[in-house]
Amino acid sequence: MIDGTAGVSGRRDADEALLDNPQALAEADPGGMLRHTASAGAQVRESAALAAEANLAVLADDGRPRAVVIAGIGTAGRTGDVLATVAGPRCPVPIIGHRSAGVPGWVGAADVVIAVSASGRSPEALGAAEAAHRRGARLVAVGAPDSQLQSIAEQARAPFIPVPRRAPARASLWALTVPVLLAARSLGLVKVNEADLAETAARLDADADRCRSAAESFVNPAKSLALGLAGSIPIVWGSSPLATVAARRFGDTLSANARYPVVTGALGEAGRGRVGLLDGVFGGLAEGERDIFADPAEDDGEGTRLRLVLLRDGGLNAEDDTDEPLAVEERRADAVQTLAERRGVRCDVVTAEGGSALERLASLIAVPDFASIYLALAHGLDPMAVPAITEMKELSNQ
Ligand SMILES: O=P(O)(O)OC[C@H]1O[C@](O)(CO)[C@@H](O)[C@@H]1O
Repeated sequence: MIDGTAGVSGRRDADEALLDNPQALAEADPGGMLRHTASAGAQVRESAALAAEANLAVLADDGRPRAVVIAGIGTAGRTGDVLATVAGPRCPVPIIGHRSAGVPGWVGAADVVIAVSASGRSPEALGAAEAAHRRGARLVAVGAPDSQLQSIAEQARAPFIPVPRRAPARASLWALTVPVLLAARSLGLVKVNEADLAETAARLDADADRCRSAAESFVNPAKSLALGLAGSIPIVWGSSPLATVAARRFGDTLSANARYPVVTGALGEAGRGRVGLLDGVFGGLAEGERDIFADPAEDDGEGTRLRLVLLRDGGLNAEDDTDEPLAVEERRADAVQTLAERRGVRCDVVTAEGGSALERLASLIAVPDFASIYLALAHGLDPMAVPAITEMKELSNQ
């Protein structure tokens, strides 16, 4: 039942013209999500400096851990996915993301727990930090300074990396991720050097420049991606494990910022099941019935169609970064593009660039991050304030 108290506002149809009006964009984005997102490169540099001040070297004192658990929810949890993919399949210990309170039952003194929370107070991260301390596991904590998480880390005499809180967690992915990577580097689990960090930050800066609000849609990859997605059901598939992390991240931001339903996943897995979506009522069947001369303004929603976004790793990863031959990934990505084309399903492709895994990942995340915000703004939605999240917290007392 809609009783009118939900405070839902916005436009069902995207206002394309608004995206080419920087002043209107600024007014529609009072919290400055575009600005916060543009700070991704600066976040990498700042967090690297903050992590250097924390005593992460102590982590190595007890040698290589049995396993590493990354505990946190939402964006904080995504940092574990980033670590796992940057560490790659040759990582000598399991890296496990844990998204509910506490830690898995097997965690003990041989393990490391990295508790992450942008606010420094998510029950999931706090519960994990306390449990890790109780069980004698090595603990590292990442989050807001002067928070409950910091207190627990101090009680446990564990390294704490303070990440200043200037934006919602989802606009702080890079600030939260870099300390996690550097903690894992101290444990010898991941090869991320200073040049990788600097090049990743530079890549994020360059993409922020290409996606700036003053750059018009025809030269701005994020605006054109947003306009392509407007009114459709996005299907975001990653061609490799690394690209799949970026696909899942796009799912997070499309849902929270633009409030779009979205299907995300790995193309390898999708090819054995979900790819069937392309044949269905929102895929080939809808495209087959589409009147190409119809006025899109009169679309009553019945013509809702899929839009495929394919995030391709581009075959740049080193052979030992992957369990699967690159040629297989590439062939599969070509195949799904052919499938989409045959059915008339439109497809956007973002191809990774850069040398290191971290930079390639950044190149697959940056433009989609901005696209999710432009899509929100085109619909008159404030990408920062998400009433449903607040209401969910109130109703479930979190
Ligand atoms: O990292 P935090 O601040 O603990 O929050 C966890 C998640 O909860 C949210 O704040 C929503 O309540 C998300 O934005 C965030 O990713």
